[in-house]
Amino acid sequence: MTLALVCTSHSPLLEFNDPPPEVRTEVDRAFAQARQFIEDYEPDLVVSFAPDHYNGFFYKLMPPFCIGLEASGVGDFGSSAGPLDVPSALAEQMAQSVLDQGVDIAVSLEMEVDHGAVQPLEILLGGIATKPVIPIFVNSVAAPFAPMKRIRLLGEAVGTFLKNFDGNVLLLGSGGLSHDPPVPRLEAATGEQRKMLLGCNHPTAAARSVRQQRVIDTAKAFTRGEAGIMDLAPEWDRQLLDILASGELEQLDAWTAKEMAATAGNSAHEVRTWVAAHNALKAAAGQYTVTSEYYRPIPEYIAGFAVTTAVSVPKTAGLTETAVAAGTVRA
Ligand SMILES: O=C(O)CCc1cccc(O)c1O
Ligand SMILES: [Fe+2]
Repeated sequence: MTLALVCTSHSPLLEFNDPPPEVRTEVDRAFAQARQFIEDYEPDLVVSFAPDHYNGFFYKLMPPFCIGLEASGVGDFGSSAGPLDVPSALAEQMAQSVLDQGVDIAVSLEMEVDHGAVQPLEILLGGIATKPVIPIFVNSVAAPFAPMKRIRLLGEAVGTFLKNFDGNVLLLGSGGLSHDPPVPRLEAATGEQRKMLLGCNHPTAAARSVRQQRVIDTAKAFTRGEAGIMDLAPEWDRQLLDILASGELEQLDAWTAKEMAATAGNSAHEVRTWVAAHNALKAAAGQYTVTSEYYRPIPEYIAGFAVTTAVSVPKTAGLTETAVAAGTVRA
């Protein structure tokens, strides 16, 4: 049994707001490299840790974590709609195992996933149903948040379960790093917005379109330095990437939700998916090596944008040649 990991920022703005061409080229190269990494690895199963942005999970009932036993894309921001290929029996066994290991997790037989889960599947795997995928929702936008230690333990429980899987498993994490896009928040919501956050009515196409335009307008203003959202936090991002690469994930237990949001933005919580995915890899394999890393703060995407790959093999000296050739920012 071997495992591999790809973690990537997502941004619907990839389709709606271009950075300078050389930056776009760089991002495309990082994606191409991750795609090649996956193609070479030939996964039999994909386990995806991803957030949701009030398209599938709402305050009417907001679990910290949820495994989809069946799932489909909602199609926000032009992302793919329709069913994922979820191996339901295996997903249920995973849920049972995670519960048995002491991590309370919800299940959904009708999980709806948005660009947070869908975009990496599209970019890295060519679609939402090209491989069997177990989608794991990790709440990253709706306070209150699980403590970081619980995120680590979620990853550990999933990784421990995967030890017994006979085949190649690709772990995915989606989102982050530092960023503060205009996702509605309960504390600032009034009237209709509050109803939307509660999930009383599923968002209409018109409501989605208004929200989409607001994100695009904000990104354009942000790039000009005029948006009222928090700056990206490259130093925080750097620190996180270094901890993830070190494998010493317990260091993150001390990170509080409050500090994370204050330093790196309200959506920085999406890095929870990265932490869970890395610790799943560590639990299943004992140790891992980050084999490539791309990072750049990209205001046009409203994201401290990173793409990393890792494998379940002991550390060798530094990064591999492919990583260096791809121009990562790591020394
Ligand atoms: O759904 C939304 O309104 C937020 C969209 C969004 C924008 C930038 C980075 C993200 O990670 C992201 O999710
Ligand atoms: Fe997001």
